[in-house]
Amino acid sequence: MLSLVTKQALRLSTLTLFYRSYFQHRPTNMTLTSDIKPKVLILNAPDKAPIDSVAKLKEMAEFYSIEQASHDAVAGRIAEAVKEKGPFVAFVVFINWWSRPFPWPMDEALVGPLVETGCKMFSAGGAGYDFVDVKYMSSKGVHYANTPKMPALRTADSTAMMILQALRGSSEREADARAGKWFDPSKPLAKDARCSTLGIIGMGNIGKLVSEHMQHFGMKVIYYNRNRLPPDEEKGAEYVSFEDILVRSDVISLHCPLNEDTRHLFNKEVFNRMKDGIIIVNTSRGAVIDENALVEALDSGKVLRAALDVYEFEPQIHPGLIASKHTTLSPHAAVANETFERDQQMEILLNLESFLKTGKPTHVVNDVS
Ligand SMILES: O=CC(=O)O
Repeated sequence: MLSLVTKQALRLSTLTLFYRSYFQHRPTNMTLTSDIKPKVLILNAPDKAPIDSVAKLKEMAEFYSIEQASHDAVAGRIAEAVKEKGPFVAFVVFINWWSRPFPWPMDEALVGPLVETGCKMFSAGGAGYDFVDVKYMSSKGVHYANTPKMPALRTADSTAMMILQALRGSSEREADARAGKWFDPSKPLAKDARCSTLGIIGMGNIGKLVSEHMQHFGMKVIYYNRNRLPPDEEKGAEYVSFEDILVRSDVISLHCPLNEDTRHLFNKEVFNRMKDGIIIVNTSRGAVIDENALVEALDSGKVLRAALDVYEFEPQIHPGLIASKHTTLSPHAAVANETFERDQQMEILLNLESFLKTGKPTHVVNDVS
């Protein structure tokens, strides 16, 4: 029997061979006719997706790849690929989540040459798509497709953990234990989930799962969303106004997208309207919160604790958040686990497969059809 390591090595070398054979000896000036496969440009290889899901697609399209680099370098590589190997019908990004710099933003300067030569579908990993100029894509009649399924449960699980950590003040207790200090009853005691109300802002896939998780811990859940959910999707959560979230919640958890309406949704004035001793949890996007205002509110005690996975200026974390004893921090890792890259790549491939078959990706964020 082949060892796991050997199997993995074989799998990777098969992938490499597949890409090598696909990326060499391309005919130029290819036009899209029924007997010629459409061309797809990819950024990085889908190296974690099962080989079958990749092989299926090679029957349907020809793939050319470029590698991840800075925004401007990738823009140059795209322009060159379009000129030498284009036109492409789709551009999909298998971002290496951990390495920087990212090629973002995905804007006209990056994808313009693709759009101008008829590329109709763009997809990258992540439920969030604040790094994509969707307005530009919509104005050109092209789809952007995200991957909302993969992050949902992983982020919701992490959020539940962070809500419990913040309720219990676990970071400060841990810091004491590490410093050789025993339990200090003069510090604020853990808040009881069963006596606390959780206010969720943004009741999409992640918000709904967080609501279900936290009701299992006995929390009362209220939520605010642009639109009220159908009653069968509320599952015990109560729809309230934005103002009610501020005045009734003991913990507020953010699950809304970052856009022009939500940037700095939580600012100094909004913090002042919340209950004293509020707990803030954010696993959505950092810039939904004005970080200076949050640091001030933590220092004044208006905000008792904050548990954060995302930051206004990633990968920088505000020094005031690092210095505070009342924060639990992680480096945009709520979604990350051993299987997330595999599932994210598969979700991107499904978007591509659906686009190649029907002209529309599975998870389109801007329906231009
Ligand atoms: O941050 C993670 C995501 O957008 O899925």
